[in-house]
Amino acid sequence: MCGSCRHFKAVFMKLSFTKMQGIGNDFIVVDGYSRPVSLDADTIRRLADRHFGIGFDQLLLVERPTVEGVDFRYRIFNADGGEVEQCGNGARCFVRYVHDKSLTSKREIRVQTARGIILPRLEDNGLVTVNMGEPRFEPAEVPFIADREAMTYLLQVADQALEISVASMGNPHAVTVVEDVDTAPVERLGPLVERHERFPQRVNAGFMQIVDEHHIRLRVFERGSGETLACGTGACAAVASGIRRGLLQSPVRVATRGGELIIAWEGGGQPVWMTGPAETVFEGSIDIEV
Ligand SMILES: N[C@@H](CCC[C@H](N)C(=O)O)C(=O)O
Repeated sequence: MCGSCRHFKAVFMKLSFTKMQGIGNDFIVVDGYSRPVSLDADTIRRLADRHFGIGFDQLLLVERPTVEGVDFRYRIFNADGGEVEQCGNGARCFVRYVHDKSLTSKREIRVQTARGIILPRLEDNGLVTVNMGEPRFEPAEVPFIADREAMTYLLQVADQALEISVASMGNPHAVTVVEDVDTAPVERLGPLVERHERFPQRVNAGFMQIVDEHHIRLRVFERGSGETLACGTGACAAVASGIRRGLLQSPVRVATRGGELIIAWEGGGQPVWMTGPAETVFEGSIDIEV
C-alpha cells in the first residue's frame, strides 16, 4: 500500500515467452524449468487476448518432471485459462523449444503430460514425430447409439441430429463427417457441441471431410479456444475414428486451414503417430501483475 495516498500499488513481473506455431495453431511457451512460474487463469486469459494481450490459442508451460524416468513436464492451458490434458501441435513446438533453448540434446524425449507420457522425436529434416499414445473411444455420455457397427452416436444439436464419433487422445473429441469443410457450420454448431450437456467436461468438435481413404480435410472448434487453424489431437482423433469405422486407411494426410499433418495408426492397442512442423515466430517479454 502507498503510505501517502493509502492506495494499493500493483506489482509487476516480467514474463519472458517464445511465440510459436504448429501449422497455424499458435502458442506462447514459458520456461518454468529454469525457475518455477505460476500463472493464474485470469492472467492467462488476459495474455491470450489478441487485442489487449499477446494472443495465442494455448499457453505451454515447460517444467521439471514430477515422476521418475522422464525428461520434462509439459502443461497446457487453453486461451480461456483452463488447464487441459493434451495438445498435439503444442507437443511438436515443445520439442523444438527445449532443443532451441538447449534444455536437452536428446532427439527423442519422454514428456510427462496430465494424461500420461508422450514420446516426441525431432527428425533430421526438422519435422517432429510424436507417439501420441493409444486412442480411446469412449461414449462420454453421448445419448443415442445410431449405429453400433459404425460406432457412431446421434447428438441432438439445435435443430440438427449430428452423427458423431467420440474419441479421446487424452483430451476429448467429437468428430462429424461433413461433405465440405468450407461450408460446414463450424462457427454455428462448434460452440453448441463443445458445451453440449452430454459432455460434462466439454469437448473439441471436429468436422472432417473425407477426400479419399488416405486424405482428409479437417476443421476443429476447440474446447476453451474456439476454432483454431489446426488441432493436432483433433487430427489424431479424426483419423483414428475414421480408420476404426473403415472410412480411412493409415497413413492419412490431414489438411487443415493452417497446414498439413501426417497421421498413422495401425489400430487396436497401437499408438497414434503424428508428424508435422513446429516453428518459432518471435521471442518477447511482457509485464504481468502479480
Ligand atoms: N490445439 C491442441 C489441443 C489443445 C487442447 C484442446 N483445446 C482441449 O481443450 O482439449 C492440439 O493441437 O491438439
